Amino acid sequence: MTQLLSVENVSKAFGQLKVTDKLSFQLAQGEALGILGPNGAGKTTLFNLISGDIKADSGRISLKGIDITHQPAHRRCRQGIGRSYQIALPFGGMTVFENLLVAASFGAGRSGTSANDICMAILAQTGLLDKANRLAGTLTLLDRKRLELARALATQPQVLLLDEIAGGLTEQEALQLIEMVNGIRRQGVSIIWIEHVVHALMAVATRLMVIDFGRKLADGDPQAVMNSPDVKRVYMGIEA
Ligand SMILES: Nc1ncnc2c1ncn2[C@@H]1O[C@H](COP(=O)(O)OP(=O)(O)OP(=O)(O)O)[C@@H](O)[C@H]1O
Repeated sequence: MTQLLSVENVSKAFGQLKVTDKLSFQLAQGEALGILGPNGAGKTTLFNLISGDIKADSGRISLKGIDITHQPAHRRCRQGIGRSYQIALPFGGMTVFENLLVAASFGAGRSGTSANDICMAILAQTGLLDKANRLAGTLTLLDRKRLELARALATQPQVLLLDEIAGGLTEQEALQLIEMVNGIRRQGVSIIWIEHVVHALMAVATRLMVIDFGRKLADGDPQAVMNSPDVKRVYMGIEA
């Protein structure tokens, strides 16, 4: 498989707190990598480092072989890294459609399709078509989560970073979300998904990585990783 994203020996500290500690991994084209880890393990920080929201202290991040370590977030977005945020902050005074147009204007515009057509297709894909003209600030939790996913998609990413999008959803809503994320992957988008809702993650992930104290604890086949004694101890508090 072709490597799409490569994270090599990346470290980040906030003061004395080492949050990412010489972390290395690669994401191949077509993969759906799930990330699990206890609260405060450094998962969102890893996304911030990949998307360029924060800068690494050391190490290297590359996309399709190009070093993006020192690129600002908007350039990384244009190169193909799209992301959602744990706390969705859409432009509340703008409509759902306008929110997508803003996101599309940041993206790569790779498909040659107009921003309007891209946004219409994403509205349909994420179940927001009938809410296109609603103000984003008036949406329910589920629809805000859909919009967060839709905004990330509107940038037309090759690598999509999803940060805890299943939390707080009902069982039925989580199933819809799983179907949606699997559909996105089938369209050729590679995915990294941080999620505490383990059954949702397991329904999508082709590979699973567990992070603890900013380090990689396990990485591989999802079921094998879940069965590993280290993961049971650290993530589930079960002693082997
Ligand atoms: N900008 C920052 N300044 C100072 N400390 C930070 C900053 N961002 C994160 N941290 C700290 O780094 C640690 C890791 O945070 P991070 O959000 O990456 O964890 P996480 O694994 O995503 O946790 P959760 O599962 O609770 O979302 C935490 O102790 C957090 O308080």
